[in-house]
Amino acid sequence: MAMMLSSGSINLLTRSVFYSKPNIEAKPVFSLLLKGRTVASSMSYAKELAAAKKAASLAARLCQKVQKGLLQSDVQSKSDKSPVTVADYGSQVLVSFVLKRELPFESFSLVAEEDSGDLRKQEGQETLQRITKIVNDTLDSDGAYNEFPLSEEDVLNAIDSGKSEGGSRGRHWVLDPIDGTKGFMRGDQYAIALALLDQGKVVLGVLSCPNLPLASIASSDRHAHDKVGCLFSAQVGWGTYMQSLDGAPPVKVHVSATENPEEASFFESYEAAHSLHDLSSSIADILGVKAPPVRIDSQAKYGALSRGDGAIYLRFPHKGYREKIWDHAAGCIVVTEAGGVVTDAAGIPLDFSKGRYLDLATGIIVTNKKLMPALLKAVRESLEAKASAL
Ligand SMILES: Nc1ncnc2c1ncn2[C@@H]1O[C@H](COP(=O)(O)O)[C@@H](O)[C@H]1OP(=O)(O)O
Ligand SMILES: [Mg+2]
Ligand SMILES: [Mg+2]
Ligand SMILES: [Mg+2]
Repeated sequence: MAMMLSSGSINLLTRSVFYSKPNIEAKPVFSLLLKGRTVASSMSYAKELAAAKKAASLAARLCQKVQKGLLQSDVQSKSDKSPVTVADYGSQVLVSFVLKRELPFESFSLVAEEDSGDLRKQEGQETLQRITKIVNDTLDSDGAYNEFPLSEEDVLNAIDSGKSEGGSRGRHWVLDPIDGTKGFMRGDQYAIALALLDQGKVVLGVLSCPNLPLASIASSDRHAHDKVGCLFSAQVGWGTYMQSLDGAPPVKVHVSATENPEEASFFESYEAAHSLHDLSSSIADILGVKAPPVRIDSQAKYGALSRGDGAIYLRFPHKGYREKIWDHAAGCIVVTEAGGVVTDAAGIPLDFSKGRYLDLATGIIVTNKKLMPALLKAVRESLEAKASAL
């Protein structure tokens, strides 16, 4: 039986498979920062990281507000049939606005999921008004940027500033304003995922996960899940930190250190349409994983993995699906800086320098360095068995 992680309730019947504590080391941040000073390359991203955290936190505030009062009329249908909400657009507007305001002297390029096409049509006018109102209300509630309300045209332009193609040159922000829209609409897990590419490499990432418990989701103590709202942040060479979205100090986190697949639990998509659950199960069986899969929406999986709530993430989209860079850039650096490894199914690191898409043959696998060789072998065997059964 699979575990489904929803925001309010975690099925505790199968809890014996989980670890009892999140893998968090509560060290004062400044001492860690001093230690990291030798990593010269990372010094230059401190102000970008601060801006990214601010942007993703403010966007989370807007999303939380919308999720609470989610109305059927907030849902539109796009040509790809994925639901797009006022919150997707509003989050993209806020992130774009805050980054530009916080980093006024830097050139700005943003690769983001949403565009304003539907909102520029007659039938999008009511939605546009609602987005403009909620964006201005959120900016007002923050107090830092409330001198002029944004107009509807400002909102459309902010959304369209996310049209960059990215690539291997220069700096590009990469944004999924709501990752896991289906989870968001169910009231479950979702994330605001923001990363920075520099010369094609992910150099920082922030994951804002408003519904993720601050304590390990592996904990069997049901009260441990009462407090929710996590902000993960990572900068190349500096490690990964987690703090609560309400502003508590960050603590450094690490992936699970387990070498034993029998102790490992694995994460996969909540939505069967997003990943082949049968293939994940066969890989887990070959590897010797005993625990049932833990199914969570969005890049919250990468966040939970970075603090050791589980040890493996398996993602095998259905044939023909093309992965986008905004669905993995922030999650990838959050896990790698916490000591994990993120590769395609052949063990090749993900390449974020090719534009808006990741060119992947099969899937994405994530685990710690010790388990990766055995996981790769299990993946290879499962894929071979699948191919020979066709
Ligand atoms: N058919 C699909 N296969 C795989 N992933 C998908 C598919 N449709 C949407 N997604 C994207 O998968 C991610 C969430 O997947 P999961 O929760 O399974 O990890 C989201 O980025 C979601 O987009 P979106 O950002 O619009 O929610
Ligand atoms: Mg979408
Ligand atoms: Mg997404
Ligand atoms: Mg999205």
